Amino acid sequence: MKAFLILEDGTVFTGTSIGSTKDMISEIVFNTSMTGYLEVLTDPSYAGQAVVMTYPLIGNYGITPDMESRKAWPDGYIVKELSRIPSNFRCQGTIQDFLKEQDIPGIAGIDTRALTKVLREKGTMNGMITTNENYNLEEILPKLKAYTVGDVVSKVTCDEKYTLEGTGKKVALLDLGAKNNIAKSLNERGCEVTVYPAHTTAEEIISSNPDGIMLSNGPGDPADCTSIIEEIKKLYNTDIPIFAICLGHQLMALATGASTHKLKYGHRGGNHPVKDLQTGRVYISSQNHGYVVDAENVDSNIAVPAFVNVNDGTNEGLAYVGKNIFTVQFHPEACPGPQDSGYLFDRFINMMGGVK
Ligand SMILES: NC(=O)CC[C@H](N)C(=O)O
Repeated sequence: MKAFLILEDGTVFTGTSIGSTKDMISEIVFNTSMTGYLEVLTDPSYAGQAVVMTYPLIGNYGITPDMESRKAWPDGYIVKELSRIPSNFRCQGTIQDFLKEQDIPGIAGIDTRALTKVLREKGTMNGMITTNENYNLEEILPKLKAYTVGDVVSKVTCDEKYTLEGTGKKVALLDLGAKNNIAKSLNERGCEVTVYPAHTTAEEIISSNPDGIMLSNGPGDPADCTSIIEEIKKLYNTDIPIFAICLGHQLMALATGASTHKLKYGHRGGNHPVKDLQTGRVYISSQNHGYVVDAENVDSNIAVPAFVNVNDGTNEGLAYVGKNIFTVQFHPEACPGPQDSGYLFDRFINMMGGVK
């Protein structure tokens, strides 16, 4: 069956329908990872977005036990070619069946590199995937322009708190749409990790007496998370060590008076170079974000830039002055992508007083 990807600027790509055949409208973003498509599909930060994979062949090792959350989150999935015969000793099924099972509409057989060039030159746009050959651009384009994501953190966070047992430091992880490997990276280092729903009050977290607090990644515009920002202000005012990733990093910055803005087309992929400003060393990082903290608006009495993106000079991390708080825009938990910055979990454990 034919499918059409219609962009907000009127560009139309024609391909083949994959997954669900329902219509979808979403923000269209691209990811440049060469592997790790399942981790991308199950990263809750993609809720409210449709993902274009720029690598031309997707699904060649099928569906493996590498889910980063309980389900797939993107509204839509856009690829050049889906592998027809996946092959891997861990393969449990095909991506075609997975997309159907998860009710995610997609399109294959389009020139994803041409599409990426459009998004890179004009900036991220909204778009529609439809199988209706009689689509009417005059009706659709105003709908695409009007589309906004809204509050997606509430949709992706866990319903109830749960604990991964450990004998080491006690970490409270605020689940704003956390990828599994954040809790796992801490748990593997001995920590007992209690995962809390996004709307848990600061009082509840503080009264559980954690050795440290972790703020996770998550979807949407950080500036929309107003009530969570209020709770994070209270967490900032304690002496509890805090480490935050991506959305968590943006929310800590907003909670302490900084601002964020939307990048033209974001950073999503497995090879983004970031420079540690303390050591001068460059790490290759996994990234997935559309917004960024305005480093120039950060009060240097509150925080100082700790990492910078080598490609475009945007902020990639902050170290909070006089506090045991540091935050990063990239993903030390990897999945997918390089594990170069996994040492940051060790830094956090040292900040909490080291391994028990
Ligand atoms: N992975 C994330 O936490 C993304 C944060 C935020 N939703 C952004 O796009 O910038």
